[in-house]
Amino acid sequence: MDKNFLSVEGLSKRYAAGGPPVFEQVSFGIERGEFVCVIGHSGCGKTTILNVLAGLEAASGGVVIMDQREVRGPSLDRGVVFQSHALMPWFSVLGNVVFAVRSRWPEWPRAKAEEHARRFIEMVGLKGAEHKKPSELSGGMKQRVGIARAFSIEPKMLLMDEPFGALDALTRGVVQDELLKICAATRQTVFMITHDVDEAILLADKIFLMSNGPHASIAEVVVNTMPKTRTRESMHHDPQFYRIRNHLVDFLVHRSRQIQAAQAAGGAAPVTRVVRPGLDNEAQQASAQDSGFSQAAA
Ligand SMILES: Nc1ncnc2c1ncn2[C@@H]1O[C@H](COP(=O)(O)OP(=O)(O)OP(=O)(O)O)[C@@H](O)[C@H]1O
Repeated sequence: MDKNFLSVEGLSKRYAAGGPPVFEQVSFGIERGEFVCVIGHSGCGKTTILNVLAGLEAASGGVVIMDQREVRGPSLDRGVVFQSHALMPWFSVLGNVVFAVRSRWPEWPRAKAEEHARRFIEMVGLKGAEHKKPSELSGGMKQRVGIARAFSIEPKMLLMDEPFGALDALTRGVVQDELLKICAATRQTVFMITHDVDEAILLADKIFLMSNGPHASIAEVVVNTMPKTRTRESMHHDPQFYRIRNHLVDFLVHRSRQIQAAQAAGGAAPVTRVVRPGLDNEAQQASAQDSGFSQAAA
């Protein structure tokens, strides 16, 4: 895997001149093929960071390099999936995906674009619904069309902003499974915002925990040590699941506020810690020695 396929250095964003930055000193790397989830309280700047990565918004400071090129504006190299699926209502499922495919490869004949689109529609479990219009689809189906469309342009990086936030729990589970399958098949690099800690543990290789804004930053990078073969049904049986889950919840309930209070009292922004809470203490120390850097015990 390429180290730091995406590299973010010293990112900050200030909306109001003279006001405090929403976030500052945000630095991280994402490897090619890695799935990263971001969790943090409302208003810490998750969507703003995603928009900067997408090139839809300019940062106030810092730099984003993807695949050795600076991100300066939107590009079909990055696919975006929002909570509201934003499908074109006059097009069928197939038409919506083909439209994206043809904007990526305008030189392709229609038949080739359709064949390509159908492959991704099938991957998200919508075979048979190709000719339905968005108004004939459930929320979960619409979101799957959005995912098929984003994957179909084979972006170098997929950015997802709470893509399942509007779905009921059952549908959400089904679409998460589809996403896991399609990521395993395509080795897609993903940066996804979620408020759901279980979803993050199921999907992510790494979970970024953001401290509260203003002056937010990435306080912790939590490495998901659970086996890649985890499934929604089986992961609850692994003791690592509870260690990781408790660690995430504890951050949201306690540590994020403690960091905020320390900063309000004049302290500096926290230095990003890398933690492996799924491992027991002995395994954590061995892992820290292996990786060559020391890590705080979770
Ligand atoms: N266009 C804008 N103009 C001014 N302020 C903005 C703008 N967009 C976002 N903000 C402010 O920046 C802060 C971060 O917003 P952002 O949407 O990035 O947070 P978030 O972590 O994604 O929140 P949520 O979890 O509620 O979606 C908020 O205080 C928000 O009010």
